[in-house]
Amino acid sequence: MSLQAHSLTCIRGDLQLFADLSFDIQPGDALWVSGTNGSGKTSLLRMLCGLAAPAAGEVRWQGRNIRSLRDEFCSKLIYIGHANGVKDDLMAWENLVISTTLAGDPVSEEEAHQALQHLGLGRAADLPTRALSQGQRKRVALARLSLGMKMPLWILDEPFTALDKSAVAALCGTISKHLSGGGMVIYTTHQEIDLSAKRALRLDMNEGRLC
Ligand SMILES: Nc1ncnc2c1ncn2[C@@H]1O[C@H](COP(=O)(O)OP(=O)(O)OP(=O)(O)O)[C@@H](O)[C@H]1O
Repeated sequence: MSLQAHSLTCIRGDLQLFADLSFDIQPGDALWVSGTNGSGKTSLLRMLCGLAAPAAGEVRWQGRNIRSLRDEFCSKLIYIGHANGVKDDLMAWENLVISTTLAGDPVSEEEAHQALQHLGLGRAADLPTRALSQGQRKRVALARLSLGMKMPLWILDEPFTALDKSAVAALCGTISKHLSGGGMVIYTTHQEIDLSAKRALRLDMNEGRLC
């Protein structure tokens, strides 16, 4: 399994955010996409999961352009963006049942409750997510990860934002477990985070290269 960014160029409006960006991610790798505000981190992540098309270059999964793989590629990844993908009107546990069902690997109500409990959301599990705090909403989105260990590729945009210390530690543990099982993680953060990975890589978007 591998994800390859091959000579990617991204243009937004009349601005070229990056050009000729290339890297390879293998099982057990963690790639931290770092850079200043506006340097193109979110734009790159959206490109890597197929939500945005590159102006030039291609993203390859197992050596094939993700544009030709479509659903086959989508079924291998979990993407959690800034907006978290959490539906306000649904209870926390319902969000998990629905997101796993849409991903083709549905969990039961009990499994959803257990995942939320693990992230300290036991009592909040039965509330509509609109009633939760920012950090709690983030936890609901991230509970999806402990249910998605089978998905080899996780792409996470600022997963640590709004989390308190204990939730950051729990999330680091979940990500490290995924990596030790051969998963791959690409993430952005403005925090210093310590993950145990086979290869802990950093892509500096201001430099436009791996450091
Ligand atoms: N659809 C768009 N049209 C025009 N400009 C865009 C579009 N999407 C993003 N941009 C611009 O591209 C730049 C990079 O945005 P992006 O969200 O990728 O940055 P980022 O590195 O993730 O920033 P942050 O650290 O603040 O989250 C910004 O200047 C943004 O305004």
